[in-house]
Amino acid sequence: MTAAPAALRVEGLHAGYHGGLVLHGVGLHVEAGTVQALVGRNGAGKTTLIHTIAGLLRPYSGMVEIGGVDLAGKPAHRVARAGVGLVPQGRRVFPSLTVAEHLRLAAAGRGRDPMWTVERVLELLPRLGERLDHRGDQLSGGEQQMLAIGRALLTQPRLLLLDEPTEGLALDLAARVRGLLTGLAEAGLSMLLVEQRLDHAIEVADRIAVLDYGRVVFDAPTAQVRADPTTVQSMLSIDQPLPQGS
Ligand SMILES: Nc1ncnc2c1ncn2[C@@H]1O[C@H](COP(=O)(O)OP(=O)(O)OP(=O)(O)O)[C@@H](O)[C@H]1O
Repeated sequence: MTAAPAALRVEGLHAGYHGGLVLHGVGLHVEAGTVQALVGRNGAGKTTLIHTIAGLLRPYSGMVEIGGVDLAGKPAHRVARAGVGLVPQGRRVFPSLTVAEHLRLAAAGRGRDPMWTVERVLELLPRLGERLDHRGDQLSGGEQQMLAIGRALLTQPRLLLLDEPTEGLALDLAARVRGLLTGLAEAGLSMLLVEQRLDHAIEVADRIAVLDYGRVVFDAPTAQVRADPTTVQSMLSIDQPLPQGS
């Protein structure tokens, strides 16, 4: 029996802007059915990596393999069709579209018997069901984040890329989003999660990697980081709350 291909294999990825390098040969794997967190200082290149994987930024060189197929440099719609869903930084919901319109658009053209239907998304995110007629600019930050996640699920992802999904949310809402992600992980969805806070990454992820100046300088199982968070904290060089229980 052959092993299932990794959900994501990035090797030797070089990318940046206007000929300048931001990613200096990044290598990162997400095994199928696992959550890989990526932490790093501001400006380390986390969003650049997410955008390069999602096909929003063309790499200079390197490999981005999704489910065994190299999609490096392919446009975003090809990458999305290959099963990559994106929850972008800042949510990026349309201010003038209603919740129902966002969901309908995301669900369009996804073939027969999709795993994620609007009904299933509303079961998971009942708050959206109460806000179907509200426009994007009438939603709270937490509701916008739920919508960004619901919209991404409707693209039927095999791999979900999440760029700081709890950024700017009140503590209770951020905890609710992390709970939601934990539930999706338990259901077997593969994820690459960019997180500012190490303690939050520890709560959700199976593995934690650190990106520094465009290079992966650390990558280990979460249990190892939980046992010794100071190693990673020193790489982040900002005061990070210690995970509970350590
Ligand atoms: N569109 C762009 N054009 C030129 N340079 C950019 C662009 N986007 C980002 N950069 C630069 O690339 C570098 C990496 O930025 P990036 O947003 O990927 O970092 P990050 O780790 O996601 O940071 P943060 O945690 O602040 O979101 C930074 O020096 C940034 O100024």
